[in-house]
Amino acid sequence: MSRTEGGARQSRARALANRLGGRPLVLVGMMGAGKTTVGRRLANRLGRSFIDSDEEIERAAQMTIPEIFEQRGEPEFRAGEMRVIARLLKENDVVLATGGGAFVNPETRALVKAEAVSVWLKADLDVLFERVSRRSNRPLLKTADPKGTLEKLIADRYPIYEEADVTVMSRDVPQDNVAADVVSAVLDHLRKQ
Ligand SMILES: Nc1ncnc2c1ncn2[C@@H]1O[C@H](COP(=O)(O)OP(=O)(O)O)[C@@H](O)[C@H]1O
Ligand SMILES: O=C(O)C1=C[C@@H](OP(=O)(O)O)[C@@H](O)[C@H](O)C1
Ligand SMILES: [Mg+2]
Repeated sequence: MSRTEGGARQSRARALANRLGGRPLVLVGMMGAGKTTVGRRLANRLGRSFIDSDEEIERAAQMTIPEIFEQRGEPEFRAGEMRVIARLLKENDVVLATGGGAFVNPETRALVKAEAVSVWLKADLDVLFERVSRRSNRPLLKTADPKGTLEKLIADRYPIYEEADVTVMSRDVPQDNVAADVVSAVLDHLRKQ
């Protein structure tokens, strides 16, 4: 990247930080979209703190996500997820990466819509499947046909993720470039308001 390009990226990030005021920037989307890893880079770029709701849930419960699903079940995980996200949305100047199911929960979605600017990190099935296959930490995909399960979740969830304020393709390019795409897309969105 040239020095001018780097400078332009920095000035867009500063402009976005100003436009957001303190409002949280929240990433939603499927497992493997890059919410956690791109979110961390995005926070860095904006000079904000990064929070991942799954990490907060694990810390509060002193259990991993797979253990919570196994020992307490998904409904209890979702209730805890909503409480944790409600608390995190009260923080100023944060980038919050949610778990893939969070925005699907109507109560959590309503909270995010009311308190934050939301970004759907979108990716195609093959890209998502390749990414989630690198680790076995996603309990919803422990099925006989994980790709089929992912496909079904996409069909159910994409119409809901559409409700986010902004959509950004999580392309197979360096994660810093995806973070830069998020900055540009959110800035465009806020400038239109
Ligand atoms: N743009 C990208 N290009 C290549 N790999 C990516 C990209 N974004 C994320 N990944 C990888 O995909 C996997 C899932 O990313 P993660 O941030 O955990 O997604 P999420 O939190 O949305 O489930 C990780 O191994 C991450 O390094
Ligand atoms: O899509 C989902 O319902 C889930 C996504 C996971 O987070 P990531 O989207 O960060 O993988 C995690 O919250 C849990 O395994 C459930
Ligand atoms: Mg994540």
